Amino acid sequence: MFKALKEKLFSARKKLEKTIEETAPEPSNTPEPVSKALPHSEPVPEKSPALEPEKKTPVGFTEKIVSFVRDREFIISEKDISDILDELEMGLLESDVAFSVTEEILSRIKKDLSGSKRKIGTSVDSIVKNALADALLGVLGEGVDICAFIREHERPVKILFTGVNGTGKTTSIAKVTRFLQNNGFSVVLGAGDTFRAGAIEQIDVHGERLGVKVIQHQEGSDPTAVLFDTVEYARAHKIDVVLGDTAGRFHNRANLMNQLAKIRRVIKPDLIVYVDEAVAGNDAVIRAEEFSKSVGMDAIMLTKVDMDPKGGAAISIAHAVGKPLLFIGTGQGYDDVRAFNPRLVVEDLLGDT
Ligand SMILES: Nc1nc2c(ncn2[C@@H]2O[C@H](COP(=O)(O)OP(=O)(O)OP(=O)(O)O)[C@@H](O)[C@H]2O)c(=O)[nH]1
Repeated sequence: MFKALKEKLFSARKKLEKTIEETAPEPSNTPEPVSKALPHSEPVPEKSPALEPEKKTPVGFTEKIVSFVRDREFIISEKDISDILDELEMGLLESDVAFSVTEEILSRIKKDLSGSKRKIGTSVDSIVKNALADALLGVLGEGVDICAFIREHERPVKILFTGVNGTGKTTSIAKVTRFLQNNGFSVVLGAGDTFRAGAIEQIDVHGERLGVKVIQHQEGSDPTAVLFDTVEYARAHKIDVVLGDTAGRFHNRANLMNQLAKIRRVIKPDLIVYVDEAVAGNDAVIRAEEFSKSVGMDAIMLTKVDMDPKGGAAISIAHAVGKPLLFIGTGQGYDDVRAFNPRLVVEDLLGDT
């Protein structure tokens, strides 16, 4: 996953490590700390080998020397790393990371690294890796534990899917059904995309294969009525989760908004999940922002992440829209779905290639 992005991050990481290593004084030239050299000076308290939180920019020469001589530390200056950060900026943009997200990542890395004091002997790779990891986690957010969410809500939990047609919405509903079944939840499906020809048959086939009931009306019927019946069915049969398909497109945007407003009013969904495809890159992010502003959503599912080496949409979308990325689709099979876990993704992105 995200091979190209991983390579860019790896290259920036190694260059940052090398630069920081080179700005550190040679151990053999390291003078004795002031506390040892001058017996009457104040004892210098032992500090953690990690980066000091205290930041001072710009870093003056005198400050560098004082810090170095007294504390056997050296300070990483913004100048030391600026060329590499410029290169990383280009790399992120080329990987389809949204501009605002790229800027956020760089500003977090700069804030973390520049002006910070590094104790001589501290491992450079952990300093750099931590700075990159914190910056990426900062834009990816905390994520959502969907199983905990379901357990904490009154049953049936109602999750509706919407988004652009052709991006894999129906397959995604089927995959999430399998994911929830694997986690011990029962599911009923509502064929609420009554607008697109063939959508009802498509979800019906998935339901049959997965062994779950699909509530359906005729093509062109009122989606709110279909979803209302689905919720009633779930209540009557003590089913944990309703997964409702809804149309991603209507005759016009106002029509779509009115439909979703009606569904919201009547069904009161717990989550509206917007589905788009990672391969659309920055376009997926722009579409999601527009959809969020005009129609509204609570969470995002990105499909076809397996086909997207760039990874920009997956990195950017949650931060750009301000909603969590809930699931990623990683293939065409029912099991090719993962709950999006920002920590695991960052670990993967910063793993040695
Ligand atoms: N490689 C890959 N293919 C996917 C993924 N999700 C869906 N697909 C494929 O994308 C194609 C379209 O998916 P469908 O679920 O049929 O969705 P759709 O026809 O676009 O229609 P909507 O349901 O309206 O979005 C199918 O061939 C799916 O197998 C994914 O995560 N990875």
